[in-house]
Order: sequence, then C-alpha cells, then structure tokens
Amino acid sequence: MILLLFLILGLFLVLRFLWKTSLLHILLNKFRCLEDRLHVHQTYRVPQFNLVFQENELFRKVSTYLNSLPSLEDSDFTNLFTGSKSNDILLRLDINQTIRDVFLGARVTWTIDKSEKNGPKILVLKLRKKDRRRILRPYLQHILSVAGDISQRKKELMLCMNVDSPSGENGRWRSVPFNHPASFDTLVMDVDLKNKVKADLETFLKSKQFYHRLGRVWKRSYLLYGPSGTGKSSFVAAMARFLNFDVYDIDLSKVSDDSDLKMLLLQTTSKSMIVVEDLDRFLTEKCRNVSLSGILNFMDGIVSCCGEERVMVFTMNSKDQVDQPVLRPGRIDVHVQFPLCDFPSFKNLANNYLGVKEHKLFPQLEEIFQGGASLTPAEIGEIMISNRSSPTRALKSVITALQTTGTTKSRRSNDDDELVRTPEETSGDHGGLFSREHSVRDFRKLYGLLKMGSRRKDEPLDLGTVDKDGSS
Ligand SMILES: Nc1ncnc2c1ncn2[C@@H]1O[C@H](COP(=O)(O)OP(=O)(O)OP(=O)(O)O)[C@@H](O)[C@H]1O
Ligand SMILES: [Mg+2]
Repeated sequence: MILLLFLILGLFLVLRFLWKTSLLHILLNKFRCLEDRLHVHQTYRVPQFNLVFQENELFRKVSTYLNSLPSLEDSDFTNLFTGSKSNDILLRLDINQTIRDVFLGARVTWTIDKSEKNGPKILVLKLRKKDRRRILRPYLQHILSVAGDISQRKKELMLCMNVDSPSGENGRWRSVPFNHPASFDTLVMDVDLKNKVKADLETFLKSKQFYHRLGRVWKRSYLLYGPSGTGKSSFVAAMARFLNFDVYDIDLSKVSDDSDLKMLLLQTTSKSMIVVEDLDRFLTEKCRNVSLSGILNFMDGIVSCCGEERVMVFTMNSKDQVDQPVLRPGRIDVHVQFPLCDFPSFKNLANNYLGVKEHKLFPQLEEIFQGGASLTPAEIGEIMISNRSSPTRALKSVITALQTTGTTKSRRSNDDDELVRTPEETSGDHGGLFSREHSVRDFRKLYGLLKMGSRRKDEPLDLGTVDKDGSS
C-alpha cells in the first residue's frame, strides 16, 4: 500500500516536473527527429527569383501561406513586425526557421534558407518520399488557393522602392506598406476628367480577353503632367488604391545603367503600378546614368519583355522640355493634365477643408479666379488648413495670396496654353491634344471602336483638355 502511494507520488512528481519544464517538448522533438531519420525524404526548393531574376510568384504565395499558419506561433523563434494598423502584430518567417505543416495526414516541413550570404531566399519543402505521390500536387494547389484567398481578403498594398546597388537579398526592391490616404474621393479635380480616368482603369481591369484578342500585352500607361502641387502624386496613390495594385516607385537616379533599369522592370510583379516621378526633370539632367534610349526601351519594356496587367505612370511638371520621342503616339496611352485651381475646384477645396459650401466672399473669389489668378490646390489647401478654425479668415487669406502671388502668366507653363488649342492647331502634334468633345469621342473609341480605325490605335488619349468652364 505504502509502495503504491510512493509510486503515485513519484509519478505525480515526474509529471509535474515534465509539465513545469520543457523536457516533454524536448523529448517529443527528439522522438520526431529520430522518426524522421527512419524515413527517406524528398526536398523541393522554391527560389525567390528565377534564372533571369524575375520574382518567383510561387515563393511569394508560399510565404503568404506559411506566414498564416498557426504553427508559426509555436516555432522556436520567428520575426515580429507591426502591421499597417498600429495595433497589428504580424509573425513572419525568419531565415533558417523551420515550420511544420500537416496535410492529409502527412507531415511536411518548410525551411527558409539562403543560397549564400546576402543571396536570395529559398523555401525548402521536405516531405516523406512515401507521401509524395499522394500529397505533393494537392498540397501545392491547397497553398495556392489559401494564399489567393488571403491576398483577396486583406490585400495590403505595398510601396516598393529601388535601392542603390544590388545587395542580393530581395533583389533590387525594398518594400513598405503603402498607406497613402489619397483616394479619388479626396482629390479635387474636374469630375468629368476623374470619371473618365476611373472608367478607363475599370475597363483596363476587365480587358484581358480584349487585349489578347488584339495580340497586345495587357498594360496601360499614363502621363500625369502639371505644375508642382496640383495633385499628381496624390493621383498616383488614388489610382493604386482604386486598382488595388502595389506601387513600384522607380528612382532613376539610383539606376546604374540601361540594363539595370530593365532588370528592375523584370523584377516587378503583375498587378502592379510602375511609377516614374518627375521624368521631365530627369531627362533634362546633363549627367545621368540612363540614356534616352534606355528610358524609351523601359517605357516600352512591358510590351516587349516584362509581363502583364501592369499600369505605368509617369509624372512631369511640363511637357515643354521633353524630347518628342518620349511623347510620341503609342508610347503613353493616356495623358492627364493637372491644372492650377479654378473657381469650381476652389469651392470643392473649401467644402473639403473648411466645410463651407457657400460664403459671402465667394463672388469676390470667383471674380479673381476669372481674372486669371490662380494657385495650386496644395497652396490653397495649406492656407485652409492653417486657418481652418475661421473659414472667413481662410478665405481672406486665399484672396490675399491670389492677389499677391497667384498670377496666371507667371505661374502657368506652356502646357496650360494648350488647354484652349483646337484639334486643328494640334494636328500633327505628338501630344495628340483634343478639345473635350474630341477627347470624349476618343475615349469611347478606346476599347470598343478601335477596330473601326477612325483613330490610330497607338495615338495617346489626352484627358487633360477639359475647358475651365467645363464646356468644350
Ligand atoms: N487636386 C487636389 N485635390 C486635393 N488635394 C490636393 C490636390 N492637389 C494637391 N493637393 C494636396 O497638396 C499636396 C501636394 O500634392 P501632390 O504631392 O500630389 O502634388 P504634385 O503634383 O505631385 O507635386 P510635385 O509635382 O511637386 O510632386 C498634397 O498634400 C495634396 O493633398
Ligand atoms: Mg509629386
């Protein structure tokens, strides 16, 4: 009896000891390792890049899947990051970390590895040879479908920026969550123009079959041009949010030569927007690493080499100084002009920033705008933000600013003069500027009526020519 009591007590103490310490866990791990050694395994490697340094989409999808596994939390170690919302904590696989998964009763492991120091990452799948036939294909299908669901559910947009020199790891791009708050709703611009761009993007998204039927690559390029502070960068952000595309923002000054630029393009993924800001400034630089032909090849690059479902956006302050080949028909599909503020846009800003729909100072402001004075939306926005506690003071400050600095002639570029140019005046112009009537007509032709041949298929669509008063 006493012996039995001692036995129970002993058992209790051993269990308690095992429970309190990690010995059980260690023993289980040892047992698993031993068991694993008794099986023949097969390994599969999923490299981050393919042989021509394009990102391997399977790598990205497997990473998404693995990062979603509950067993990641049970790993011996893992990385913790904050998410896009400040309270989010994200678990992310670390180098050399091994994570276990079970599929249809078969145990598999994934290890994240590096081919060399600072080299690209490789995901290594290890499974028992006897399970291979039964599970490999369905398991990979399962991963693709879970990863697809995850990205659909909570696609966090990423902003990717090119780094100076290839350090190897992750290729040439570094990415951060893209949280720019601008959307088409917050942007003040001609409603008609905004709707045209939105419709153009929507049509683009639905046009895979159409492009393929025509034997064209499914891509679209936009030129946003206008003075500084008129909303071009905000518009890029709005486009990305609207499309739900990641943004690849190329800093041309960090590109070492023409082939490096091509390599960057190769390393972008589908469903992305490739953005080159201030292209005009770069092109006028005397000393630059990328030649004009390098830029032109890059602009056409998607067509010739680099994947589909991409939108390219170039921004410029003015088209004046830009070499004609850059703007030639067929190179950029849609031109969107960003003008200085007019009175209707000003009223929208006043409504957004100050909550003012009507005001006794509006007639005076309208008169000043009609007299030709103007400011950028950024300047007006700044004045309104700093005086937002008093709308009257804000409006008076805008009047003063318009009267002192806001003269049209000195601030507008020659591009603005094109606002009133007629199609006849612009015939033969590579920019292909049209009055509103013409641009609407061209817009309608864009997808459905291209075949009718009344517009050359590579002629750019210019959406920047809506008259100030909204008439054509
Ligand atoms: N049309 C607009 N509607 C609402 N806000 C605007 C508009 N244009 C500019 N802003 C505001 O002004 C600021 C600057 O705008 P943004 O950076 O988009 O201008 P930009 O045209 O890209 O200028 P730059 O040519 O100097 O890069 C932003 O904070 C934005 O909110
Ligand atoms: Mg900008």
